[in-house]
Amino acid sequence: MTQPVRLAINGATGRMGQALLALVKDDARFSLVAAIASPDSSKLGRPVDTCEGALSFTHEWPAADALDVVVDFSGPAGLAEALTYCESHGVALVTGTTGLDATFAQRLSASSSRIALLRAANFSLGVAVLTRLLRQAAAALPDWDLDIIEAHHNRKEDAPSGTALALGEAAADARGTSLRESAVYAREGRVGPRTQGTIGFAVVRGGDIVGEHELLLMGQGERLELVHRATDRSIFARGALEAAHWLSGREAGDYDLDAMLAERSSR
Ligand SMILES: NC(=O)C1=CN([C@@H]2O[C@H](COP(=O)(O)OP(=O)(O)OC[C@H]3O[C@@H](n4cnc5c(N)ncnc54)[C@H](OP(=O)(O)O)[C@@H]3O)[C@@H](O)[C@H]2O)C=CC1
Ligand SMILES: O=C(O)C1=N[C@H](C(=O)O)C[C@H](O)C1
Repeated sequence: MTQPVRLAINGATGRMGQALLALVKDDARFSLVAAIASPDSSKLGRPVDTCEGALSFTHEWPAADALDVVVDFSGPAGLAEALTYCESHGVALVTGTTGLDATFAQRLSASSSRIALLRAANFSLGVAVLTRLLRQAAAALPDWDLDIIEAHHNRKEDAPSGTALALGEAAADARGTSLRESAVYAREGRVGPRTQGTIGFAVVRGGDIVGEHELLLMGQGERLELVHRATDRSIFARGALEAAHWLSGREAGDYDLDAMLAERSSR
């Protein structure tokens, strides 16, 4: 029988951390070794309700050789700590943390020569398919205007969402350009007519919206709308756990969900 994957969850007290804990509890593929909380968390030392028994929220990372993979949904500071741990212990890392600056993104890319790394701004299957559809539509309709509208709960810290930015990158790439060249993040006042080829972003924050992404491709006399609505964040947690299981034991490299889905569908 194969041994369960030894897992740590970083950001375990957060919304995604809680969703992950709820799933791991009943998933025999994993053995939860650590539930890492922030150094200031009021939950430090409090028990985690898992089938493993005596596990408490902690900010202490496990000793060497105790882990196969870390799943991180914390924030830039938490991810930096997870990355340092994974690099020094050769542990695989799955991260969904968004709102990272370019320097951090480069540090992540560099780390993939030392560890197996899988990052995704969105772990839902629906957004993976939406990204493919957008690539197709953006390439087929190169002159149409594209705006990306996203909506999230009122606790979200980064904007636009990581998913909106990744969708924008995919569309720009499909049109042979980059988001850096084409993104418009704000419109206010007398902005004048739209510059062709730009990709606009609009952000909504409120209530308990789990995550919505609406893509508007606008032509003359017609428009195409592609929409994804997440109604339960366990979809992201499930996707991240699939990724953790798939990544565990792999050689160092920069992996993404497409690689995982492509490998699975070819079986
Ligand atoms: N890729 C995807 O599919 C998804 C990505 N996300 C992204 O995941 C991230 C987390 O989202 P969400 O769960 O909603 O946010 P939360 O704020 O609910 O959770 C983040 C948690 O990380 C904890 N934390 C902060 N610093 C550290 C640290 N140094 N070490 C360990 N834990 C730490 C926080 O603790 P405290 O509150 O005590 O500071 C908090 O409990 C965001 O970047 C979000 O955009 C979210 C959903 C899906
Ligand atoms: O913070 C969230 O909640 C989410 N963040 C991710 C993002 O920034 O795209 C993914 C999802 O939409 C939920």
